[in-house]
Amino acid sequence: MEEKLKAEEKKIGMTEAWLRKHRLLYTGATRHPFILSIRDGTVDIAAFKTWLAQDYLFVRAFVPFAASVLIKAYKESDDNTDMEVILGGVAALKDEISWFKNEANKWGISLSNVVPQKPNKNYCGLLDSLTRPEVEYSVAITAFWAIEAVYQESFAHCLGEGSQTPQELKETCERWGNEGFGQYCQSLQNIANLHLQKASDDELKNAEVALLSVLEHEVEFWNMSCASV
Ligand SMILES: Cc1ncc(CO)c(N)n1
Repeated sequence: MEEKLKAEEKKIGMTEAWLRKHRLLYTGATRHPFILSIRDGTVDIAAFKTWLAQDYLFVRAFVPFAASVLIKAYKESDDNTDMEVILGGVAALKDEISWFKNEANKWGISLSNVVPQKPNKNYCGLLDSLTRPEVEYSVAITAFWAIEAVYQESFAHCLGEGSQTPQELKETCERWGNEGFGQYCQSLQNIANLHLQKASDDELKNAEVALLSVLEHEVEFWNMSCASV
């Protein structure tokens, strides 16, 4: 595939080549007005609460998808560090779910009554479709990396220099914006690149489509959080 050659010429991974190609969409997902409003301190707390409650449901749906990637890593990767990186991610989700419950409690949100909104349902539908055994490992790991990377880039931006993120939201931003999570995302990206290097043209096409779908759903997810206000 032509793009693969281009990526090789520039000595960059396939994922980086795609992010460059789809820069506007990637920026849309990682510099969304909702994120910018957290960073500049003007965030509407009602929007934040909507995001929190909806994301709790999303993370629950993310668990079986993550487990499916773990299964694929075990079966399809000859490098067993792949599986360990993903296992770390899966294990961290237990703590993440507890964190959501605790955080919701702090904000006076009852999670048992939360109903998934349309964009959330759509995104969980994408996760479900990517969980199927027929989905190649390279495609699933690309989506997995992209989902984590969008949150990492978004929330790290809220903590960067000159940010005016309200104190009560800093812990949330730290959750995905911290250095360790950044390294974890880098590991996922490396794994994705290695497998994309060996992928067929068909697989590459599917992986690029999966990446685009993730980015589009991320934008819709942020839009949903803002629209509720
Ligand atoms: C919508 C969404 N995307 C990505 C993540 C990162 O896990 C999340 N928690 N929620």
